[in-house]
Amino acid sequence: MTERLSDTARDTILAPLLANGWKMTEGRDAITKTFVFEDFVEAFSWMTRAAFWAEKWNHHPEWTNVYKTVEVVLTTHDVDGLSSLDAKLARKFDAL
Ligand SMILES: C[C@H](O)[C@H](O)[C@H]1CNC2=NC(N)=NC(=O)C2=N1
Repeated sequence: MTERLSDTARDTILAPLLANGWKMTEGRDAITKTFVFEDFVEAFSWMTRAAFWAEKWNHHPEWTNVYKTVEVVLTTHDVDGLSSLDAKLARKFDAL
Protein backbone atom coordinates (compact mmCIF):
# COMPACT_ATOMS: atom_id res chain seq x y z
CA MET A 1 0.00 0.00 0.00
CA THR A 2 1.44 3.37 -1.02
CA GLU A 3 1.89 5.85 1.85
CA ARG A 4 2.46 9.58 2.00
CA LEU A 5 6.12 10.48 2.37
CA SER A 6 7.12 10.99 6.01
CA ASP A 7 8.89 14.21 7.00
CA THR A 8 12.25 12.45 7.23
CA ALA A 9 11.71 10.68 3.92
CA ARG A 10 10.94 14.02 2.31
CA ASP A 11 14.29 15.46 3.26
CA THR A 12 16.23 12.61 1.69
CA ILE A 13 13.99 11.72 -1.25
CA LEU A 14 12.90 15.18 -2.39
CA ALA A 15 16.17 17.06 -1.91
CA PRO A 16 17.84 15.84 -5.12
CA LEU A 17 14.68 16.58 -7.11
CA LEU A 18 14.33 20.06 -5.68
CA ALA A 19 17.96 20.62 -6.62
CA ASN A 20 17.15 19.56 -10.17
CA GLY A 21 14.38 21.96 -11.08
CA TRP A 22 11.42 20.44 -9.24
CA LYS A 23 9.52 22.73 -6.89
CA MET A 24 6.89 22.15 -4.21
CA THR A 25 3.48 22.94 -5.77
CA GLU A 26 1.66 25.92 -4.29
CA GLY A 27 -1.24 24.82 -2.10
CA ARG A 28 -0.81 21.10 -2.73
CA ASP A 29 1.31 18.25 -1.44
CA ALA A 30 2.85 17.80 -4.91
CA ILE A 31 5.93 18.65 -6.95
CA THR A 32 6.03 20.59 -10.20
CA LYS A 33 8.60 21.01 -12.95
CA THR A 34 8.47 22.83 -16.26
CA PHE A 35 10.28 21.12 -19.13
CA VAL A 36 11.14 23.21 -22.20
CA PHE A 37 12.08 21.51 -25.46
CA GLU A 38 13.34 22.58 -28.89
CA ASP A 39 9.87 22.48 -30.44
CA PHE A 40 6.44 20.90 -30.20
CA VAL A 41 7.48 17.59 -31.71
CA GLU A 42 10.32 17.21 -29.19
CA ALA A 43 7.93 18.06 -26.36
CA PHE A 44 5.29 15.62 -27.55
CA SER A 45 7.85 12.89 -28.20
CA TRP A 46 9.07 13.27 -24.64
CA MET A 47 5.48 13.12 -23.38
CA THR A 48 4.99 9.91 -25.33
CA ARG A 49 8.07 8.31 -23.75
CA ALA A 50 7.01 9.59 -20.35
CA ALA A 51 3.50 8.25 -20.83
CA PHE A 52 4.75 4.71 -21.38
CA TRP A 53 6.64 4.83 -18.08
CA ALA A 54 3.63 6.27 -16.28
CA GLU A 55 1.46 3.47 -17.63
CA LYS A 56 4.06 0.79 -16.89
CA TRP A 57 4.24 1.95 -13.28
CA ASN A 58 0.52 2.79 -13.06
CA HIS A 59 1.38 6.23 -11.77
CA HIS A 60 0.27 9.15 -13.91
CA PRO A 61 1.25 12.80 -14.11
CA GLU A 62 -0.98 15.83 -14.21
CA TRP A 63 0.53 17.74 -17.11
CA THR A 64 -0.13 20.52 -19.58
CA ASN A 65 1.61 21.10 -22.89
CA VAL A 66 1.76 24.44 -24.67
CA TYR A 67 3.88 24.30 -27.85
CA LYS A 68 7.44 23.36 -26.63
CA THR A 69 6.71 23.53 -22.89
CA VAL A 70 5.41 20.75 -20.68
CA GLU A 71 4.43 21.54 -17.10
CA VAL A 72 4.31 18.44 -14.94
CA VAL A 73 2.68 18.03 -11.52
CA LEU A 74 3.27 14.81 -9.61
CA THR A 75 1.25 13.72 -6.61
CA THR A 76 -0.37 10.48 -5.51
CA HIS A 77 -4.14 10.76 -5.67
CA ASP A 78 -4.70 7.57 -3.67
CA VAL A 79 -3.04 9.15 -0.62
CA ASP A 80 -3.80 12.77 -1.46
CA GLY A 81 -0.16 13.75 -1.30
CA LEU A 82 3.42 12.91 -2.21
CA SER A 83 4.58 9.30 -2.12
CA SER A 84 7.72 7.47 -3.21
CA LEU A 85 6.00 6.83 -6.55
CA ASP A 86 6.11 10.52 -7.32
CA ALA A 87 9.84 10.69 -6.64
CA LYS A 88 10.40 7.57 -8.73
CA LEU A 89 8.48 8.99 -11.69
CA ALA A 90 10.18 12.38 -11.32
CA ARG A 91 13.60 10.74 -11.49
CA LYS A 92 12.54 8.86 -14.60
CA PHE A 93 11.14 12.00 -16.23
CA ASP A 94 14.42 13.80 -15.57
CA ALA A 95 16.33 10.98 -17.23
CA LEU A 96 14.23 10.76 -20.40
C1 LIG B 1 -6.99 2.48 -10.33
C2 LIG B 1 -5.57 2.97 -10.62
O1 LIG B 1 -4.65 1.93 -10.34
C3 LIG B 1 -5.24 4.11 -9.69
O2 LIG B 1 -6.20 5.12 -9.87
C4 LIG B 1 -3.83 4.72 -9.95
C5 LIG B 1 -3.68 5.25 -11.36
N1 LIG B 1 -2.66 6.28 -11.46
C6 LIG B 1 -2.35 7.08 -10.43
N2 LIG B 1 -1.59 8.17 -10.61
C7 LIG B 1 -1.33 9.01 -9.59
N3 LIG B 1 -0.58 10.10 -9.79
N4 LIG B 1 -1.84 8.78 -8.38
C8 LIG B 1 -2.60 7.74 -8.09
O3 LIG B 1 -3.04 7.58 -6.94
C9 LIG B 1 -2.88 6.80 -9.15
N5 LIG B 1 -3.63 5.73 -8.95
